[in-house]
Order: sequence, then C-alpha cells, then structure tokens
Amino acid sequence: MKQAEHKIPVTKAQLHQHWQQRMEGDNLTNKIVRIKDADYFDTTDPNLDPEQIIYEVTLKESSPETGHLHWGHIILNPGKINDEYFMTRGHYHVNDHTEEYILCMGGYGFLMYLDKDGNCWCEEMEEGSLHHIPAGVGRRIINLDDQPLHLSFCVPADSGTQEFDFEGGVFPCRIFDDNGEPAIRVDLPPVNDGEDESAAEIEALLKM
Ligand SMILES: O=P(O)(O)OC[C@H]1O[C@H](O)[C@H](O)[C@@H](O)[C@@H]1O
Repeated sequence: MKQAEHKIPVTKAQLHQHWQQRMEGDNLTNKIVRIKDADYFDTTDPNLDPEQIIYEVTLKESSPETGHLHWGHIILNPGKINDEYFMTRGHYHVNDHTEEYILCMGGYGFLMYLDKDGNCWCEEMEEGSLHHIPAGVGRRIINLDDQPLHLSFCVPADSGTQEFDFEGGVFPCRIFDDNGEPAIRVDLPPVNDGEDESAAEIEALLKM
C-alpha cells in the first residue's frame, strides 16, 4: 500500500520568520549601531538621520564557561555614508584561540578578514554561504546590496570581543561604491623618504 504523503508547503518567507523566531526567549542581548555611533567610517554625512540603524546584533548567550557556545543574528542594513557601504565596526576575539562560524541567510556582502601580520582579504557572502573565521583573525562585514544582509553566527562563549583601534589605522582595505560597482581602496602606510630618519641619526651621532 502506498504510504500517505505529508508534505507541508513552506515559503521562503515562512522559513525566514522561523529563523527570526529563534532569537526569542531568555538570555538575549541586543546591540544596535546607528549613524550617530558610526565613527569608524571614512567620512560623515550631516544629511543622514543620526538615529538610522546601520546594524543590529542579537545574541543568545549560553553560560560563559569554556565549551559553551553563543548563537547570534546580525542584520546589516543596506546604505552608504557618502560612497562607503554600511559595515560593522569590526573586532577580534580577546581569547585568540577561539574561532567562529558565520552563515549567510540572505543578502549579499563581503566578510573582511584581517590577520595579525596585517594581511587583509575578503570572502563574498550570499544566501547559504558558510564562513569559518580562524582563531586570532579579525573581521568586519560589509553590505553591498540594496537589501538587508541577514547572518547567523556561532561563537565560543569565552571568546570575548575586542574592538579594533581605528586610530591605529587597522583594516587597510575599505570598500566604496564606484559608479554602482564595489571598489576596494587599499590604504598603504605613508612612505618614509628617509629625511627624518637621517636627521635623527645625524643628531644622535653629534651627541656621541
Ligand atoms: O563589528 P562588531 O560590532 O563587533 O559586531 C559584528 C559582529 O557581531 C558578532 O559579534 C559576531 O561575532 C561577529 O562576527 C560580527 O562581526
């Protein structure tokens, strides 16, 4: 006898709603970054609403000890400050033995990595892409689309978050809209023409 089929039709919108409902219940923390908080962009734009949300991170926290995992969602909105796409501030983990996974649920963007030797590279994020962030590597996320970028992430409970020191000029690469196409600007350290150094050397020699 043929077995009865119990197929339940689901739409993408329903699945998405289900995904959002995973972030209900206890032990939730929420971080919202708005235009007024965005001191890490290349420029400012006084015409933008300071209250506009750039991104939101919701974290379902487990207990903080080693071995436990936090689960989180990020919604990174589409937009730009002048030509620079909306992006997260970026961070690395205080406990630099901890890795992370990020799963893209929808949208399109870049995951930018920065290692301790200053190497900077990007991976494309699109629906279904899974990204492994190695231990000791910093990250930033950039939305290149006109839709929100929806991400889930899983991170060790003892990882700890350390923001980048932007005064120090980390993240040497930045992504801009160049006539509708993303373009990378690489900020190289200023070239030392040697004049200052030799002046200091001569002064040191004279004092000997
Ligand atoms: O750049 P942040 O403001 O630190 O936040 C955005 C971050 O959200 C979470 O904490 C994830 O662990 C990160 O991988 C992501 O980059």
